[in-house]
Amino acid sequence: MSMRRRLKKSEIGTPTDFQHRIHAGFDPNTGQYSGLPKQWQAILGRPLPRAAFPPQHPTGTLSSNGGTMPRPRAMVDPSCITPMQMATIKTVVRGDRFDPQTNNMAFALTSLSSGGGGGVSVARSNSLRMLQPGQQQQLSLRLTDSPSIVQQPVSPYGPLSPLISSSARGYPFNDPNYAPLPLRKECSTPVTGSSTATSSSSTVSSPAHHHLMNGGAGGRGSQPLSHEEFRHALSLLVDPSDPRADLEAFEQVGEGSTGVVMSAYQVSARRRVAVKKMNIRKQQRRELMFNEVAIMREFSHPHIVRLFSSHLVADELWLVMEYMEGGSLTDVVTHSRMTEPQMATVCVQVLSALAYLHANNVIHRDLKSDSILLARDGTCKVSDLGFCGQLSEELPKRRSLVGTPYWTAVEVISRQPYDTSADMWSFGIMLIEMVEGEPPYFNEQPLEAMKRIRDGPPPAFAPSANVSPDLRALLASLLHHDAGCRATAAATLRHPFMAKAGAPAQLLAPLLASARP
Ligand SMILES: Nc1ncnc2c1ncn2[C@@H]1O[C@H](COP(=O)(O)OP(=O)(O)OP(=O)(O)O)[C@@H](O)[C@H]1O
Repeated sequence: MSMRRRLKKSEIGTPTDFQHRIHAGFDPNTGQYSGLPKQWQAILGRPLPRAAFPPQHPTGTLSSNGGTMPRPRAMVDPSCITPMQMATIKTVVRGDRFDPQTNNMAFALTSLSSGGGGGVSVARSNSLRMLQPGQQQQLSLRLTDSPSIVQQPVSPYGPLSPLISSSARGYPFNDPNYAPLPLRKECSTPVTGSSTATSSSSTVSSPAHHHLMNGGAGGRGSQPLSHEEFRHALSLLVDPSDPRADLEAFEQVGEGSTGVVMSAYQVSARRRVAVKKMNIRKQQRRELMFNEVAIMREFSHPHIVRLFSSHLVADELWLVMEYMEGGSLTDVVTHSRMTEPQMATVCVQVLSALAYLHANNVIHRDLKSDSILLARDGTCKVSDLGFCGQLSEELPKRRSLVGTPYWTAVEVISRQPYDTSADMWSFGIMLIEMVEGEPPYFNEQPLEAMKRIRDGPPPAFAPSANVSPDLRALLASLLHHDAGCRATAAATLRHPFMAKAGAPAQLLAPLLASARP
């Protein structure tokens, strides 16, 4: 045996304790995968154009051509997985990893054709490969369970990212931009558990939470919290009461990457509420659960969905929120051709919420039509604050890859530092949704779409689109590659297009599902 062979063997190590946990398949006829874990399905579950999907997806959206497809979901990068955690990881997805113990899931799509660095040394693996007909690109996911495997963190967009590819070791764990949502301000008062808070004292500051937000749950340097420790930290943040006795008549109204949303009747308040249930064990980045509670509590605005209370029920975080019975803007854009006054009416409301968040240095990071919910009277509110990022003087930019691919700003995809202007790109993409029913490159794989966003010119309305010069100019002011040239939310509120806005009850209420024949 040659020296080279011997060396290779000792470098890689032999898998031990191999377990076949996942058996995935791909049906080229339907374009669907089978057996994928939910998190993978979220990102890989839409390989073909809408029409190719049979109408069986419960959370699917009816397209103009009659097909249905599941909505793409948000994702977060694995940048907060610590080397410590990696040592315990047993299941590795090529370029990424999923630990069934800690539920640290991160996605990776490694573009083989573009020479993407796999970076994970795999001695033996289950592999799932998918070659798109007519495409050069091959996406590969690999599973392995060998703790002895040398694991190198790899960017989900490794080949896309100069930042990552220039570093053979992958993520810059020492980069402060990789911290999850930092504490908004230091607060020495103990956590009260009050859920009515809009005051700054609602910012969590328990030692456990501090540990979480500074690395314990996936940051840098320290041991990850155990499930029980994490659960305890979360219990300090939420209301101590058990909401179940006060809630009845549950009905599922939605599902996202973090959990399910039910409507329920709240007996004491005699109102219908929405209850978002998120299992602690099933989060891509569990520390982000703190975001949704803390941000929704802290930032109260007429166009941000209101949080009434939050609770820990067994292993689930429950958010009791105002119920937006009109559904999402996605329903509207996929079922109706909106007029410009209707679009402007949505824009003004969303922009006022964005201007408020941005003035408070909060980036939403997952703005899309799915995140805009409507009340029956046409009022629009921004929801889904679970992926927000807080900026501060010490942390004026973020770098984590967070969002839903088709809406993600070019600088976020390129792994450049970004700020609130990233939301303005996503807002521009939402304008395209309102005109065309879907974002650009929606029929492409997420990775391909992101490459196009990164490498192509800024998206624009189709030349055939029947839009006013004002609307075209508005879009152009938002979809600048140079984030510094992008219009801010406050400035966009003053754009001439917004003069077309009218009363939501008059213009938007008739578009809602309940108003459709
Ligand atoms: N307050 C609410 N009232 C009515 N429906 C809601 C409410 N909140 C959420 N929903 C419904 O549930 C769906 C999923 O909720 P949400 O987007 O908050 O979940 P998520 O797991 O954070 O999703 P994502 O994968 O986009 O991050 C929404 O698209 C919407 O249809």
